[in-house]
Amino acid sequence: MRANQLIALLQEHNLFLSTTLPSDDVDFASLAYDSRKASANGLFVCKGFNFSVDYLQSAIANGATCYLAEKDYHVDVPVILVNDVRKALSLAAQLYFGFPQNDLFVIGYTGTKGKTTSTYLTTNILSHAFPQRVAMFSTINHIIGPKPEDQFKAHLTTAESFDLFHEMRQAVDNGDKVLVMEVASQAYLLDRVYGLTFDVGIFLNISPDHIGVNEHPNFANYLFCKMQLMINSRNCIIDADMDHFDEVYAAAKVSTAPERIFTYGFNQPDATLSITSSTATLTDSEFGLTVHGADQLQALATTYHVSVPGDFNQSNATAAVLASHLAGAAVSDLQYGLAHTTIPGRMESITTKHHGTIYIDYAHDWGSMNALLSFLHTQFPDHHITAVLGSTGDKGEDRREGFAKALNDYADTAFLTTDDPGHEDPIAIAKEIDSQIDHDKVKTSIIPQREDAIQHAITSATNDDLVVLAGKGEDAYQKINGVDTPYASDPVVAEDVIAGLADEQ
Ligand SMILES: CC(=O)N[C@H]1[C@@H](OP(=O)(O)OP(=O)(O)OC[C@H]2O[C@@H](n3ccc(=O)[nH]c3=O)[C@H](O)[C@@H]2O)O[C@H](CO)[C@@H](O)[C@@H]1O[C@H](C)C(=O)N[C@@H](C)C(=O)N[C@H](CCC(=O)O)C(=O)O
Ligand SMILES: Nc1ncnc2c1ncn2[C@@H]1O[C@H](COP(=O)(O)OP(=O)(O)OP(=O)(O)O)[C@@H](O)[C@H]1O
Repeated sequence: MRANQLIALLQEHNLFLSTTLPSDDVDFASLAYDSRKASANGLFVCKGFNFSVDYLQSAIANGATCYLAEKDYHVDVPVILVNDVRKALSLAAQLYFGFPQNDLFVIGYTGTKGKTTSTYLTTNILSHAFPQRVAMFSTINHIIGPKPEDQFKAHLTTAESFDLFHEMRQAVDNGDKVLVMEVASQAYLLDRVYGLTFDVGIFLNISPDHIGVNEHPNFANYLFCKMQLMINSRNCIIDADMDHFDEVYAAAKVSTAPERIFTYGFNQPDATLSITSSTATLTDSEFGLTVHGADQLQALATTYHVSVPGDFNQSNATAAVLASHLAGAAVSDLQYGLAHTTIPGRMESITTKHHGTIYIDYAHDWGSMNALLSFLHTQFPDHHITAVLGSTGDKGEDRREGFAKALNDYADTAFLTTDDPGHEDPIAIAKEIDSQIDHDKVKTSIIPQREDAIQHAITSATNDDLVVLAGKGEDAYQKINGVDTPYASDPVVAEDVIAGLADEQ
């Protein structure tokens, strides 16, 4: 990477302040923001809440010959000073990796809920349309090519800019043409996607979440960060049913012509796509779409079968239909992809012989718990709903009140247990939820050991019961006192319980 090219790019974005480089006619052999990955003749980027000058010294010891920072650390190598190092890192990464986004059709999903689900649905549709040409960056998994080593677990919902553009480069080099990715609000808060224009940006929904220390200072900031996806997308797709729709639509209109803004919603005749749910079972559903005011989308007006249950998943599926169609998928690809997708830990179900249907679902805040329980309650009013859940420690304290509210509205029985307690006492968290439960409506028990809570819930369930194991999806750990403590995972525990029940054999 040429220093003069980087400086020109930083100047273009009004980020460059000054440099102590004797000449900008130099080449950096590498770029790193982690001292442990710095190498000979490299440029090291100093950023982060926990940054220490010791990291810069280690990077120099590992071969860094220049650093990029917001302040002069007065070390032995020259500095490029900028007024915003996170934005500078994103631009430097794009330059270093040769702007890989220019060779990809990039689809980005934001929303409080449904990002992972919609990302999987879209990836499956597009993989049917363009086999081995689709990259995916989800909270669960990343796929950057066809080989087994091109699939790996995610560390964050949206990776740090350097890692993001690195993986995009690898995906392009592996022949990928499309990228489907999740865009967390944190990605805009910390400029992980600064300078990236999405071909399609989708805004699924918003409800208060991720507000607190290390996250957003308030809801307005959370919404503002999420809306940046609309401002940075060539085509915008927005759920017309969501709260704050008008503000999000207005944000989209700032940089996108109205004919490139698409909306969808349930029985919304004015939306581009109006959804009519035709059948919903415990394990899947079918819906129809009608098209309004967009002749080029008329082919989408047909029926679709979705292999994941829940009306909210019909909504996610419609977003996936629109985004995939804009990327070039045919209706047959849309129908195939939606009918053949499972998402790890999202509405996975186990049908038992005598203990009802068990759902393993990642719902871990009011928005998702409310969507999940209200769907089950509305569709299957005669079924008894049992929920097994806890609430995370060290963050999202308001989730506890939200869970109690959703349980009061829709559940019959709740087993309150452990879910990533962090440095807090899981029993105290459970009691906090319990204190806000209306015990005339919901019968509760506090069972700290999650395995035991699942055991009690399934064993006591009868034929028509719906047992929801909420919050952990397929997580195979409990976050306790800063350590990821191994945990078998909800599906494994549930299968073990069922295998041990005499009447299930
Ligand atoms: C608050 C927050 O978001 N922090 C993220 C941010 O950290 P940071 O830039 O402040 O860096 P830091 O961790 O303080 O470390 C300081 C710097 O020293 C460097 N370092 C560190 C050690 C060393 O030996 N040498 C060295 O050079 C590090 O590489 C880093 O650049 O950037 C890091 C990557 O560069 C992330 O790992 C880190 O995410 C933390 C772990 C995190 O948990 N973030 C959560 C809140 C998050 O981002 N969540 C969203 C999901 C939200 C949703 O569900 O929608 C996500 O996208 O995952
Ligand atoms: N469109 C939706 N509206 C409301 N709830 C939803 C929606 N889609 C999914 N959910 C619920 O939210 C849970 C999490 O879904 P998913 O993992 O797809 O969302 P996400 O946005 O990636 O979440 P997170 O940011 O917490 O990782 C699901 O298990 C389901 O209970």
